[in-house]
Amino acid sequence: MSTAHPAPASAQRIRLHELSARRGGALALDRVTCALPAGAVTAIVGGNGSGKSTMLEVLAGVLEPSGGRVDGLPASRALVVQRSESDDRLPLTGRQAVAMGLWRERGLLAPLGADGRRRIDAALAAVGMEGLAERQLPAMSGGQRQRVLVAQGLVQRAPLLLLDEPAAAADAEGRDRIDEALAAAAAVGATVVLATHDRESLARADRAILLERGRLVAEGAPEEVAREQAARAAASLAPAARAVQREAQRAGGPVELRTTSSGT
Ligand SMILES: Nc1ncnc2c1ncn2[C@@H]1O[C@H](COP(=O)(O)OP(=O)(O)OP(=O)(O)O)[C@@H](O)[C@H]1O
Repeated sequence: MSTAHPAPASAQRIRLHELSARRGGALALDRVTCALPAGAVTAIVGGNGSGKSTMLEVLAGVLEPSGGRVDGLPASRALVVQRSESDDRLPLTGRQAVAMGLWRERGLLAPLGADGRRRIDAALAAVGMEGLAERQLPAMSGGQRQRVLVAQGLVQRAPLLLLDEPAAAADAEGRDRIDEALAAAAAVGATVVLATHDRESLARADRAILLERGRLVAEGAPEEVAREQAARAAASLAPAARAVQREAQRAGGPVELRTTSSGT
C-alpha cells in the first residue's frame, strides 16, 4: 500500500509493554513485552494454558489487563474466537453469519448494499465457502463452521485481525485456505495475530512468539521459535523419560513400550 507520506515503521507496530492479565485470580499473562508489526502474520504458540487466548482477548479489548500497556492499538479490531466458544446451533446461513461481521461498522438494520454483498462474497470465497453460503450453520461440519467464523473476521477488514486457533477443526485444505487468506489480509496492511498449535500454520507465519505459563520465552522467525519450542518440550519430558528408565532398571530389564491397535 503506497501513501504519499508513509508512516515511520515504529508507528506501524502495536507494542506490548509488560502486559499482564489475570484469569480466575491467577496471572495468565505475565509481563509480556513484544511488537506486532503491521503487514505481517504473527503466530502465538505455546502449550495448553500458556496464555495465548488471554493475550488475544486483551488485544481485542474483551479482557482488561491487570498491568502494563499496549501502544498503537487501532480502534477497529476483529476477534475470531475458538469455535468451541461460538454457538453452532444458531439458525443462520453462512452468508448471514458473515454479514454479522459488518454490524459494528454499519449497524444492525442497515441494508448491506452492493459493496457489503461483495465483501461478504469475497470473504466466503477466501476460505473456500462460496458454495455453502446459503447452508445453515447447524447443517455444516465443524470445519465448515470454522471457515465461516474466519470469513466473519475477514469481512470486517479491520487493521488488527486476531484469531484463536482458526484452523483447529479445518482439514488440510481448509487450513491452507485460511493461512492464504490471512497472508492476503496482511499483504494489504493488516496486523494479523493468530494463536495456533498447527506447525504448518506456524511455518507460514512471518514471525512468531512463544508463551510459557504466561511469559514470553522466545520471539523471532517461525523456524527459530519452533526449534525453541521443541527444545523446551524435550527438556520438560526428559525427567519423565529418566523415571521410566530407572523404573525399568529396578524391574530388572528394559521396558518395552507398546502401542495397541483397535480390535486386538
Ligand atoms: N475462565 C477462566 N477462569 C479461570 N482461569 C482461566 C479461565 N480461562 C483460562 N484460564 C486460565 O488462564 C491460563 C491461560 O489460559 P489461556 O486460555 O489463555 O491459554 P491458551 O494458551 O489459550 O490455551 P489453549 O492452547 O489450551 O487454548 C490457564 O492457566 C487457564 O487455566
